[in-house]
Amino acid sequence: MAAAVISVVPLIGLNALLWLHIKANEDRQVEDAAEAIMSQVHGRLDSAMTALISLGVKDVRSCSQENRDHISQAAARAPFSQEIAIVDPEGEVRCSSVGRSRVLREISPQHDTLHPKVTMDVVDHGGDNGPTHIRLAWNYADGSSIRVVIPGSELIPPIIVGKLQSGFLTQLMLADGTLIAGRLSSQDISISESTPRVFEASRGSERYPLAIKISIPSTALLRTYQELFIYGNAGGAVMALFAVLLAWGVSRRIEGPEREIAEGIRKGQFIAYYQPVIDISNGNLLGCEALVRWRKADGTIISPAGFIALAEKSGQIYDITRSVMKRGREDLERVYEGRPELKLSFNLIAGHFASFDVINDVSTVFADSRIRMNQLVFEVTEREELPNIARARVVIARLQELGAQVALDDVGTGHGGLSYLLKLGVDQMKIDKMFVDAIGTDRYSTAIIDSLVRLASEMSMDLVAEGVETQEQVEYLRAKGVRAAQGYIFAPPLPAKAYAALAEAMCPLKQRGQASDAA
Ligand SMILES: Nc1nc2c(ncn2[C@@H]2O[C@H](COP(=O)(O)O[C@H]3[C@@H](O)[C@H](n4cnc5c(=O)[nH]c(N)nc54)O[C@@H]3COP(=O)(O)O)[C@@H](O)[C@H]2O)c(=O)[nH]1
Repeated sequence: MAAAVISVVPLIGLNALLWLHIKANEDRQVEDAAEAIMSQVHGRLDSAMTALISLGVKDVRSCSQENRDHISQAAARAPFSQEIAIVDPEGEVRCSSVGRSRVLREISPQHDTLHPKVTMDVVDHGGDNGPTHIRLAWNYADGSSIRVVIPGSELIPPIIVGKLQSGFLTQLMLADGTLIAGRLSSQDISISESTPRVFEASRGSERYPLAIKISIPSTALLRTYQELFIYGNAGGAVMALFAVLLAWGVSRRIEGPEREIAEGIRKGQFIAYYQPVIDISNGNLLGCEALVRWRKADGTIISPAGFIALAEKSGQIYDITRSVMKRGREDLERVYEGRPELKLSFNLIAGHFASFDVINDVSTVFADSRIRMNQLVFEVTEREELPNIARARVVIARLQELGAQVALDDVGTGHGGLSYLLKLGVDQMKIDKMFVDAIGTDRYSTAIIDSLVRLASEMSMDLVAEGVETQEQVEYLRAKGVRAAQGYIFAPPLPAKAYAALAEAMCPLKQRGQASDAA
């Protein structure tokens, strides 16, 4: 959609600009052309009028040789006229400049001109579609007259000063609208009644009862400007493509990682690894913590450090958490079904405790699962501040109502401390690796572990030590009464198959059955 806007808007804009440019150009030129053509019409009519008046004032009525000479001279002065003739009161031609005159049919009424004795009307020779002429007549009181007949088309010059770029149509008409003649500026253009006219200008004459109208047919305009439009739009399209690519590149750079995560979610690339939790009092497997991994299409495994922060910022973490829960169910359902004592914990973020969506998610994913609700543990980290403690308390209570447990992760490192432990009503505490690392090296940290052990015992909470890497740490924790521990000394987070095999090996169903039989 954005690409369409980025590409189409500049093209629309470009075409609008081209059109404005053409309009400004053609509007002005059509006006100028109308002016120029009217001035040439005047010139030709004036010479015909002058010739006619010169005959009239000489009282040329008979066909004497002298008058015939006058007529010839007048015809030479008005080269555009077709005929100059003396006509009797009955309308019969007595003599003319062309010898045998043709009969004329009146098309329009007679109009006055600026000269009181001269009238103007439109005539033709009576045939269909024949040429139309202007007749100027000097009228004597006895009803006879001298006439000058000018073909209408002769009044419209084929070439005009300040030529229009586009082909155009010029129409000459009487002031009352009677069409006298029309001329196309070029034989290359064709026009019909239905051809739309794009630009038009009209000019009325102040000397004769005439007007001219100039119009550019749309076909002629397109012909003139098609190259401009083609090249303009081709250039515009290249620029639009460039703009789209630029915008796409910028957006990819801005949205790249987020978009990649979204694609990863869609393609099911977020999977879970499982880190075993061991009972250090007897070496038994207690369960595991599901830890997300991004398995790219090429098989590369990306650790959470590479995407969790951005996923939290963009809100994509909620989809990722749902993916991890679904994976947990699919990966471990078969193994966990017969081993109800094994736990499976998931990491949640502070935002999960601000709404009840997570309750729906857990219910949906595990509702008809062979992993029971009481095998699930949800970890809330103390590193992030919970936005609404009261709401978090209710969300935790709802998870517990479903049968799951809730653990406070990274205890001692973050915001809540003792207050979270007291207010949230969690079931487990997880001692952060930072304090486990300090075992045997820093007496204050070990003092913290000692007090957490006491606190957990007094609050009847389970305690899990994280990041256990050495035998010394195991022994210290065991001596202090910590039962559950996870860390590289036992196993790193394992792919699903490896963890399932480990669980099957450490908790064989047969032995368990025999053991319970024996009990
Ligand atoms: N919201 C979610 N956050 C998640 C999820 N999965 C992981 N995370 C967060 O990413 C943090 C880093 O996780 P990871 O790289 O998987 O590291 C875990 C263990 O691999 C690591 N670990 C465990 N034992 C040891 C050890 O002995 N030594 C050592 N150097 N590292 C060890 O600790 C990480 C587990 O930490 P925790 O979650 O605090 O139990 C991780 O901290 C999460 O915050 C997820 O699905 N959702």
